[in-house]
Amino acid sequence: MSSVLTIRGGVPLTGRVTVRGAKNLVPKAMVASLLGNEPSVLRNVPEIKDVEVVTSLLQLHGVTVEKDPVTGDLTLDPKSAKTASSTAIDAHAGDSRIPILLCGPLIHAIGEAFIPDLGGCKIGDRPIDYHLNVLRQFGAVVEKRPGGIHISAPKGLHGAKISLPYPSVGATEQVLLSATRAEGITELSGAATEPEVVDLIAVLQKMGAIISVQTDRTIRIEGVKDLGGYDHRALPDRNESASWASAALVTRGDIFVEGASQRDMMTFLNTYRKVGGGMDIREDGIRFYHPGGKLSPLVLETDVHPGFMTDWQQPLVVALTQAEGVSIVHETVYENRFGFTDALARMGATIQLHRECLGSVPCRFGQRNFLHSAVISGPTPLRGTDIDIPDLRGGFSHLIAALAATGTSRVTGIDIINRGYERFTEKLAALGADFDINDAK
Ligand SMILES: CC(=O)N[C@H]1[C@@H](OP(=O)(O)OP(=O)(O)OC[C@H]2O[C@@H](n3ccc(=O)[nH]c3=O)[C@H](O)[C@@H]2O)O[C@H](CO)[C@@H](O)[C@@H]1O
Ligand SMILES: C=C(OP(=O)(O)O)C(=O)O
Repeated sequence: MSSVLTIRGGVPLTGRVTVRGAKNLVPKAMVASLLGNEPSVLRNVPEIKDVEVVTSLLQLHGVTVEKDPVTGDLTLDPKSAKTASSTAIDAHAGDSRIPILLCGPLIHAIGEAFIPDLGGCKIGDRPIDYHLNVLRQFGAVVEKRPGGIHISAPKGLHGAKISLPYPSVGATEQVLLSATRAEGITELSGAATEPEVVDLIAVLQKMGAIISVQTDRTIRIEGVKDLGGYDHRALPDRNESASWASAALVTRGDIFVEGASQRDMMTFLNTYRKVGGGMDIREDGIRFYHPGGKLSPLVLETDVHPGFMTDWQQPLVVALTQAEGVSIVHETVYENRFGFTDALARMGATIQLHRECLGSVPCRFGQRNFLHSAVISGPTPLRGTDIDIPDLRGGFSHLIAALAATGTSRVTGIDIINRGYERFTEKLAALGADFDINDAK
């Protein structure tokens, strides 16, 4: 049953939250366990929906997934991997994008894969053409089936020289997960190098893979016949950390994010400082706070790593509605990631969307009629309203806007937030937020 959050805004969020393993790594490390011939142990696993989805999908394919009742660590044993019915796979795929990454590991483990139509945030068209091209270059055969695609490799997967048209995170991971046990050498150019990609490489190296990453976005993989298991602690979720950082700014609060890691967030931290956010960087986490006074406007462009991560954009836009002056944000990763600003405008924000590239570099979306640049004028007081959450980060952004607003907001669709934010209502309560949660009528 879906729930409704009634938020009474105006309370600065103050206190401490803990972030655990990254949503954008943990489910993929779980998938990697299928490549091994012995059990793997994954630590620092958050209780989020995408982890549940991948647990079910792996279990359907015969992988034993055991959760330590105290630590939540997962032990994944692939020794009885088997095929599963496409109907069951479809029913368990949920709203996640991870199923497409099962292709390589399932082909290696059982010779075939059925991949259902993907979920994930509706922030653009999100095609899977790079994934399918990559798989075909490895020798896979892709067939359309009702409700998804079937992948097989009658002659096995073999290494290939691959070039990505854009440094896609998912397509890079597709290459990694397919190439490590493919026959021969794979050279990938135009690869994504996000910290989560590098952590997946660390997982695969622990299993016995031979992978080198060059500074020019080239990744070289020497295929090996067999892989063992891994014991790995997932890197912390830098996107959840950045979301709480923005929440501290928007609500004029003070939040210590235990587990936040400076190394993976340097670009965000530079931007946060330029807006006027306060921070104390410590070994065990980062304190983010509003130091009082005015926030400064920004000109910002999202980009692939090491640029400003697109998943940080939506929560930070809420903070920019409180900055003194005009900010410009050019979204270059997804063509449709500003839909969430409609609700902010209803709350009193002044945000204009533009089709032009309002940034230093024209992007892929420039001449294609997508509202992918935003001009935000502030500061504007926000007032509570009714909101139906559209996507994960947009939804979190709506929550923090409602928490800062005067008056009451009624927020529906909050289950989407569980896809990437562990126990977020408990965390909000611990930070002093004033809200009730009820079942929708
Ligand atoms: C589960 C997960 O890790 N999700 C993250 C991952 O998504 P995901 O891996 O889906 O994102 P990609 O990096 O692949 O997408 C980047 C761009 O490439 C395009 N594209 C991608 C694949 C393809 O086959 N064809 C194509 O055109 C997409 O439409 C998008 O415009 O990286 C994104 C970019 O850092 C993040 O916002 C997501 O949080
Ligand atoms: C876009 C996101 O995730 P996904 O790729 O899982 O939809 C996100 O985490 O902001």
